[in-house]
Amino acid sequence: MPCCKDSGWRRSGLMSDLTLQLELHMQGKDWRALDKALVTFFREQQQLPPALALLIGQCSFALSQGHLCLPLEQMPQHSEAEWLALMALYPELIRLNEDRNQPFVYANHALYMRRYFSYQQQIACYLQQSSERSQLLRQTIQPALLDQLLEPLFPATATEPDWQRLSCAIAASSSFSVITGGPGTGKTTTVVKLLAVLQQLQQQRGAAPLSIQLAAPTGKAAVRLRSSIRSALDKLPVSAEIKAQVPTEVSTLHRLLGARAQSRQFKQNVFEPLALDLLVVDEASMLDVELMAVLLSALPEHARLILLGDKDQLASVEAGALMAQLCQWAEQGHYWPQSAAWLNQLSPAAIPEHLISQQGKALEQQIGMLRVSHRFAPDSGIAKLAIAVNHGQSAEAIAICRAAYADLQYLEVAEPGQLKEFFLSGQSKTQQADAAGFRFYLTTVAQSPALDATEQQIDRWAQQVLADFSAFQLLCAVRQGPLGVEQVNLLVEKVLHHKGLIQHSSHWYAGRPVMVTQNDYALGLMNGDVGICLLRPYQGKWMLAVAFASEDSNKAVRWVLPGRLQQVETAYAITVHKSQGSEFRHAVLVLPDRFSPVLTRELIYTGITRAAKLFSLVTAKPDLLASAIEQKVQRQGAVRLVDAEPT
Ligand SMILES: Nc1ncnc2c1ncn2[C@@H]1O[C@H](COP(=O)(O)OP(=O)(O)OP(=O)(O)O)[C@@H](O)[C@H]1O
Repeated sequence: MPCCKDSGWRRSGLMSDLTLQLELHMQGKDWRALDKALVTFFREQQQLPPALALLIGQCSFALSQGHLCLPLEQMPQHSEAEWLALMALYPELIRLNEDRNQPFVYANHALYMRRYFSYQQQIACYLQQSSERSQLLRQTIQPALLDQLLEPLFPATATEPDWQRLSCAIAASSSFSVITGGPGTGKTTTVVKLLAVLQQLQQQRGAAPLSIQLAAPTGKAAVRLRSSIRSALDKLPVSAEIKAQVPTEVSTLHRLLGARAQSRQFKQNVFEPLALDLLVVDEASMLDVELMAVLLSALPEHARLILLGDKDQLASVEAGALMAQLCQWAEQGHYWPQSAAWLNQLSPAAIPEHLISQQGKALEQQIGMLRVSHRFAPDSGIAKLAIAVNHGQSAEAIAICRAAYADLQYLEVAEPGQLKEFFLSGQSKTQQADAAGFRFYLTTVAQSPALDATEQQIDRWAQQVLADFSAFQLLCAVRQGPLGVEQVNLLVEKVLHHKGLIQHSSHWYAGRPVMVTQNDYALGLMNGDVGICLLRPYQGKWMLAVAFASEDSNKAVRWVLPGRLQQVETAYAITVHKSQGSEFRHAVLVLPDRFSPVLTRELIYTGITRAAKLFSLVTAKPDLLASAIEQKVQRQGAVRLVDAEPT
């Protein structure tokens, strides 16, 4: 490729080394087709030297690994000054100083693709403004009045601070807030109480009720939030009028924002913002920077935003681990003395000294962390294992797995064939009440209603099948290999067919569970939605149709003909990534047969915390668990947090 600008570079030995590296990436399998196409395009357009082509390719590849940018220190072939000198030769390609809408931006010692640089700028700007607004908002709230409203909802205990009450107070006095906590710590319970408090504050001011919307990143998470919100609302000691002002419908974020097929554009945007005063987003660890930026631009300026989620869960596979970053110091509190003093007026037990720091960031005053699980007793194996994994205590975690906890099973298998019985019953050695394997839901599949059954009876049966299917889920860390999603699904199908539980003679058969792998706006199905193919009565005949849980509370089930489902995969086993936002009575984490970079602490923690009653760990090599726990996800390119001074 002719190049006139890099003659100095061409002469160096390093140059040929970079040319070789570029060629290896262009021919190899690590870079995506997209990364290679981008490099080819810019090489042709701008006649780039191999060094710069390599830099651009790596920057594009970094996004596929969940990083927001490529720090130059990761390109050790040259010093930053040398890279800068090279980049300066291409002012139309990379923005160093002057903004001319170049496709790449150099900032914070890293190279960004412009779009992602803009997202992070936009988010940082929102966070900055939200902190200023929150400090003003807090000044308008009378602590005595708020305390009066909190009291019946969070009966005071004088010994320990009630973090649900405090998080509710933090969110009530912030324009943007985050409530984080592990499984069953009461995030939903707290937010329902918060919404009731805010509506009561409106009532007392003589103002109209707030227009509130609830959303979640996936359909499954939306359905789950809807049912938790309803059960929390039932128990709420507030008037029927206030209860009626707390919404129970939950939308997916894509639907709320009006996603358009084959497009990055959304119907709701800065020109046509959402019509709401308050938005609650659950499972916020799944938010990537692009979706967050889209959401923020569609949010009216006066609206409040509350994110709920578990900071320790896996982040979205897309670029940016926003939740983890926002909550990186949540454990330590970092509340300013004046924030703590304000909150102490609302809590009989004062915030402990070790959570107070003058050095905290403004944004940290808007974050509440729930610290007590109400789902698992402190001596439950699942709770202990989740804590050990989160703290990186690998030896402790292995000891817990091997100990005799009622809610844990540990299976060391030399080869996958040893799992045949386990797939059917979910039992390892001992009798476990919650162990239900695949036989459990397939028994319900077989109990189909009669040919003349009503639609209501058919829907009720399908709903039961979907509920029973979620009693047992295999979660694989990887896709390929003998213990990856693809092979495990094939093995399960073989075992179930052999036992006569399914008739696997064709692609679609009664009992086949499938997961949607791409949003389908025409069918109203979202990536991650799970359905089950059933042989159901239809106008006096038997017909195969796939039942999906309905987001719409007026409809029990959505039926789709198999032929209309283009992008689906069999889902006896799914990846841990795809399981986010879901919960299963018995969750089984299947580790691969060899180490993989995706095996991280966050992945193991996410797998464990999908279990409601029973967790099983399947591994061919016990050492893998230890290495995974010791490896934390590293994401490059943090969104700049706000560090304004306390007022
Ligand atoms: N303060 C509390 N005292 C007793 N039980 C509680 C308390 N808070 C929540 N619970 C109960 O704990 C369970 C979990 O609560 P909730 O669903 O609000 O937690 P979550 O953090 O939203 O859970 P998830 O992990 O599903 O997101 C519910 O049954 C709820 O009623």
